Amino acid sequence: MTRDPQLQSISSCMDCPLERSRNEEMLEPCKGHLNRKFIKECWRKCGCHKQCGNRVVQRDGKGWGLKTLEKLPKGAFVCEYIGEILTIKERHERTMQNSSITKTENPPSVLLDAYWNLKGALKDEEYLCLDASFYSNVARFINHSWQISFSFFPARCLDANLIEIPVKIETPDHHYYHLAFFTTREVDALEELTWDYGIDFDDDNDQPNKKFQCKCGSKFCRNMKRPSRSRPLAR
Ligand SMILES: C[S@@+](CC[C@H](N)C(=O)[O-])C[C@H]1O[C@@H](n2cnc3c(N)ncnc32)[C@H](O)[C@@H]1O
Repeated sequence: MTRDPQLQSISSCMDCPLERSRNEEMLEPCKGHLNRKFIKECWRKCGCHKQCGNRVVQRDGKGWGLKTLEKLPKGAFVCEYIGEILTIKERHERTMQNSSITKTENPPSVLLDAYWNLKGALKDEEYLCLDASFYSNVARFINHSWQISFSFFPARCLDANLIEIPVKIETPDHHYYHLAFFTTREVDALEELTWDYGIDFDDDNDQPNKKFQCKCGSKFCRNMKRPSRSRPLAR
């Protein structure tokens, strides 16, 4: 496919939106637009199979993702997970009030549960989460992939190339800490960055991170039905 104007046809429009956006009062004639060539993929009315060779982009199914432009060494800091700090109760109320944030495309809320094993450290209403529904950074585009975990020792090492690590920066407060992504292994340039959302795909109860049909492609994917397996720790 070419972006060379010489090799693509150019058409002029009568009422050019580009010229209108430049100066509504003194409209100049349209300077012409490239007629871009489209790829037309097959769709449900073609009568073909979902695996048809002319269905490529639509099969990805994960939406936007995040890739690294440069090769990253193991243990490299990538970015922080940014979101609004809400109590779990506030997050729940927000979800109830705003049906659009219950849609599966929305970024997950991450529970700040690193201190949950400290008995008595927090009261129920003090539990916090980072909600990336409205305010976030590039981290909200990082897709999910599975990390292998053995029942007692979560050795998270296989497919997801990022792991989230709690970081304390000048905060004596046990309730809140930063969450930073580090690489779990060397990551090639242009490789997609992924982390394990910690979703229990077997759990039918309402989870803070809504379930979706996982398309991570891993042979260890938790979303694939298997006869028996250990349950992952829900994050
Ligand atoms: C944090 S967002 C990631 C960015 C998202 N792909 C987008 O376009 O905004 C989480 C959402 O991405 C989609 N997603 C992430 N990982 C996926 C996966 N492995 N398989 C299918 N969908 C995935 C789900 O819809 C999920 O709710």
